[in-house]
Amino acid sequence: MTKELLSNIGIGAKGKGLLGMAILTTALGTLCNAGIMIVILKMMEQITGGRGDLSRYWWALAGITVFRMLFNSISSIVRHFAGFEIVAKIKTQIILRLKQFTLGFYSNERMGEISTVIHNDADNLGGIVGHLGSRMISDFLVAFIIGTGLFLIDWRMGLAMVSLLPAAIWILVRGIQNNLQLKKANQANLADMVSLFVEYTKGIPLLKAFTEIPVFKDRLEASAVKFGESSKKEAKSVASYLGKYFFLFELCYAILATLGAYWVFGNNLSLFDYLIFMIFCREFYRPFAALEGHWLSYMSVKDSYQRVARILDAPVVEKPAAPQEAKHFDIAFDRVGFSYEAGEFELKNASFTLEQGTLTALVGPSGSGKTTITNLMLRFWEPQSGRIQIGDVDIRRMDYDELLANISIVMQNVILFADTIYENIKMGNKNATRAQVMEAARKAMIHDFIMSLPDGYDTPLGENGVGLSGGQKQRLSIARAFLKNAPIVILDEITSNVDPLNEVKIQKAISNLAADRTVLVIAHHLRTIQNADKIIVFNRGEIVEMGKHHQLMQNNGLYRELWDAQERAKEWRICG
Ligand SMILES: Nc1ncnc2c1ncn2[C@@H]1O[C@H](COP(=O)(O)OP(=O)(O)OP(=O)(O)O)[C@@H](O)[C@H]1O
Repeated sequence: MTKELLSNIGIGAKGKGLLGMAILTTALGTLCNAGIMIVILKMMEQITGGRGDLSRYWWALAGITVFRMLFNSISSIVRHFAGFEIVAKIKTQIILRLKQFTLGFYSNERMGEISTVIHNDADNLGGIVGHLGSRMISDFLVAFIIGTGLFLIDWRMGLAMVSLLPAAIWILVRGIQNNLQLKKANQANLADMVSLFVEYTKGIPLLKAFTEIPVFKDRLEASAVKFGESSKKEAKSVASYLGKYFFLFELCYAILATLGAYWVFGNNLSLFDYLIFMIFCREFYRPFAALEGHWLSYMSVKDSYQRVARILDAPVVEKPAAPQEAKHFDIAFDRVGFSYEAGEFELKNASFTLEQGTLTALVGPSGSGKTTITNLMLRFWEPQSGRIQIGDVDIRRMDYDELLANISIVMQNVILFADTIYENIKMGNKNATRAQVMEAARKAMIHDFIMSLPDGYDTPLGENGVGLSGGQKQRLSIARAFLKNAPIVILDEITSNVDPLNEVKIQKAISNLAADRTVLVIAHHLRTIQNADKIIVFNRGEIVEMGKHHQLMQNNGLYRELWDAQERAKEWRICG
């Protein structure tokens, strides 16, 4: 899987080279440890044998110690580098990929998953493959070298050393397999408990208002107890199989010690070789003793890798082989049919045109499909039938970045970033000068407000524009659209939640923006679009009427119904 991971995320020759070097230097560092022990044993042999000259051993000891320090330092640096390389590659690939997905990819669940992958899984893969992976491989490499060396010294002792190894590994594998179910149940209990806690903290004001806290407290306690019980069960099972596993290793060591001592007394084994075995068999056992940890790391890498792969392999907006450019900006929907994967909504055979230099309004009851139309224009979703053209070019034949560059969107829920007002407007055009940013703000009727703030354009905004009113956010977003200067503008219910004063300012800003562009407005307040060049009325995914305000009023259809309902609601508000 590591190989698949490395090639899938395109870690490249550099990353693989770093990993190879990490394995090699870690193994050499460990072998130096073994070398030091051998030299010390040799010195002891010399001393007990009464031979005097130890100088070459001192030199050997000094040399190996220097090399060990060198290898350990290099291995630590290189393992970090390899980890960083993997983390950086995964994060970059995901971020590049995110831009290419259709909106269908971004369900709420997916947003959570993407965040987990970027924040946890990428670091997990970097840490485990870069650090632990190279250590694990080098540990087994060293065990193989030491094991071979020990077998060559004395095969009988070698056999005694590994005699219980297969049984120990069998117990470990069985134990891990049996524990998987308990682990799964425990994780599910943990997830339930965490989501209950999150729900609780988010809903505290509401729970207080409805005096529901004691009920929730009982549910929280019950879920904490359930998690505690399943944790204990899992811990017991782990303790049981690990206890047996390590007992077999100790038994193996005892067999080796006893048999070795028996052969030493019977003059069938030298004391020196006996000592070598007793010291180095621990080094040989080391990777096996850490096997459970390695297994857990492997499982964790596997999960992380599967989540990364799910994102990297998800379908993206297809690029045309030979992209075409729109020569003008009339937009045409030609018998477009679409339905979401979930739910019953269906857009049926929608055909209409939005002429360049005009303002078209989409109206209709909630859920009739207005926003869906804009999502299709932006290729956030792909229609199942029909086609959408901009300037006689099917939008699927246009370069996707080019398509998005031609459209400015101002939405009801403005997205602002935790940065200064200046940077938030500049997002509309990264190359704009300060003067251009200010000019855009002036046209969007927000300049005076910005200048009234102590730090003016350099005022920092909280996350998602905390500190601004809905209307101010809208006008910032209109300023962005001015700066982008795209020939097509989509305005999605932007005056729904603003006060009348702000609404007037926004209307003025919109009429500035609309000049000479193809403008599509989605509106609930019909008064705000009564001067539109064309009004398209949707109901349950179908176009039921189309025309100018006065024509639609004469039709006495759904538009008239909606209009009258709004006027009546206004009268009630005034009377109330
Ligand atoms: N991602 C989605 N998955 C499934 N169904 C969806 C999705 N997005 C929207 N819908 C459904 O499609 C229908 C049309 O939604 P759309 O947002 O286009 O309506 P709308 O006319 O803009 O409504 P509103 O005026 O309330 O904003 C609704 O029934 C909605 O529930």
